[in-house]
Amino acid sequence: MIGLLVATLASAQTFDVARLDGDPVPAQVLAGSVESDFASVEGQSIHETGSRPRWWRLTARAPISPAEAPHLVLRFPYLNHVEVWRPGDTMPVRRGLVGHDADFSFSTRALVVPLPQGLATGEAIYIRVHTLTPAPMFVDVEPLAQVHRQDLRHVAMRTFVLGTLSVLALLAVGFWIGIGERSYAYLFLTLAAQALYLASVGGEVRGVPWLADLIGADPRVGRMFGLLGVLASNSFVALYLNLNDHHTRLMRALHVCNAALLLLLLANVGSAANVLGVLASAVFLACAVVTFTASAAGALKRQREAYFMVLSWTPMLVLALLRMGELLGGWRNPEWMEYAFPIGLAMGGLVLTIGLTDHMHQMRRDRDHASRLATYDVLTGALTRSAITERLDALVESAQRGRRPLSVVFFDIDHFKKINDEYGHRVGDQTLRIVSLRTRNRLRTYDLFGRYGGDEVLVVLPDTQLREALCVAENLRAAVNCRPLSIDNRLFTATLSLGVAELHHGESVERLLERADAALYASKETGRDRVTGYTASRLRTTAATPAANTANTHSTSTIY
Ligand SMILES: Nc1nc2c(ncn2[C@@H]2O[C@H](COP(=O)(O)OP(=O)(O)OP(=O)(O)O)[C@@H](O)[C@H]2O)c(=O)[nH]1
Repeated sequence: MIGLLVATLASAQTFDVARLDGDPVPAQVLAGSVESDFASVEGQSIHETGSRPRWWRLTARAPISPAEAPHLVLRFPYLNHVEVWRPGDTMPVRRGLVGHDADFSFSTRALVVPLPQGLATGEAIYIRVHTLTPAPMFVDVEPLAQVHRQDLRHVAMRTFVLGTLSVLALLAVGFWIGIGERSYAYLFLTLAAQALYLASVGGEVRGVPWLADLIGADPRVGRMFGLLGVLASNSFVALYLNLNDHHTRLMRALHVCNAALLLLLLANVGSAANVLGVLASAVFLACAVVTFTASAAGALKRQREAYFMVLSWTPMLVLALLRMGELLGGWRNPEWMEYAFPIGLAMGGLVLTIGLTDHMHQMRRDRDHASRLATYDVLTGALTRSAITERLDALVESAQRGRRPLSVVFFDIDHFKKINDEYGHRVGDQTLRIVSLRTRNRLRTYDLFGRYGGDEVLVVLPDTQLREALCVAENLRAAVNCRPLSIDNRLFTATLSLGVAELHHGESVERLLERADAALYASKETGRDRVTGYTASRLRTTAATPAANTANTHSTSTIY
């Protein structure tokens, strides 16, 4: 299948390609004394995996006219260096993307050598290849105009990929600093390392001369960025998919991959051997398989983050498999694969950035929801006990500091248990809702209204003295018993007992609430459906006449 794809995409062949498994002196090769040792190679690419220089021969199948300024083009050389002997040359043309042999008149797409005389059928070009990147170099002849056209396209494509990765990395670091979320740090490290890896092996680092000199003859820097990128990506995956909790086995597998990556990083410091590149690709493939498995398992469990991971990693896994197959000599990938991998990295990074942002958004929604639940009572919409006491603390402190009055009212539905028992819990709930609605409507916007527990409600009245607070409480009482409740075709009257207290100078919140509660208790004790105010030394109760709700009588309760 892949062979068919390659065959379909392969262009008409210009050269017969042959390889010499050795590195004789150039004079021997050019004199033709090792000609019979060259072995034919299928296709039109140079693919070396060893670190030692090897000789390749390109024999023209048909005449190449000098008319259109033909150039020998070795596409996607990465860090490889070549010495090219054209027919009649006494000195080779040396080429590499970076280092002393770099030719800045062309992009990093290819190593380009002019063929000013063209080639006759059967004439051969000899190339001594020093391989630093074990990937295929595609060989062809292009007229100068075409070389420039393709170079522009290549630069545009690489700028897009490297630009996307850099922008995403900057965004990630910005979010990391702004939000302080660790996943963004790992995402930043992943994207930055990937961008540096691509720029190192792809040759764009030659824009930075000292870095180019460092990397030019040594593939270790690029490899190090690649390994660091995979390490950072693994840490990101573990955190983003919460592998520690959800997939402990896969987490262990990822630990093994990380250990292998660390070993490779160490080995990479000591050796530049190409076999490390092949091993690094194998470990990357293993990491991709673990990541993909964790993502697929998460997606099956409807884990939202896993969908983004599947979307980001499926292309990477396929590309890694194809690359691995090629490195191990299983097949030749088409040339567009050289663009597919970096584009896959950039698009994967984009998907992960969107996924992580979605994750943050989801976390914020969950947190807002939890905070709403902690602040507002679901049944009545009143503040919860913890929310109202927290706010009361602040209001009392401010009132004490500003020497401003503040009062609180505690109220409780009379015989609420009976309503529950007689009409059921649903009616009881409805009663709580209606009582809340009726009473809240009688308050100012800056008064606080909170469900203190069961059917007990606390109202906080800032800037209110006891006298006014008693009127407010009376108003609340009247709001409930002014007309019967009609719930589920049942008509019944509910009444409230209320206790009011005004904050004394230097008094604690606990003491203030104790006094209001005592006043409420006094209302219950003295017959319910009434308001009791706690003055400095005594309780004063205002009671309603059950028959005429609006006509109140006043009575004084026991001295407290
Ligand atoms: N329907 C309903 N009932 C609740 C809820 N929370 C607490 N209750 C009930 O409210 C009742 C509270 O009763 P109490 O305040 O102790 O007594 P009471 O019947 O109101 O009598 P007094 O307060 O002395 O007038 C209990 O039966 C609780 O089960 C709720 O959210 N919904």
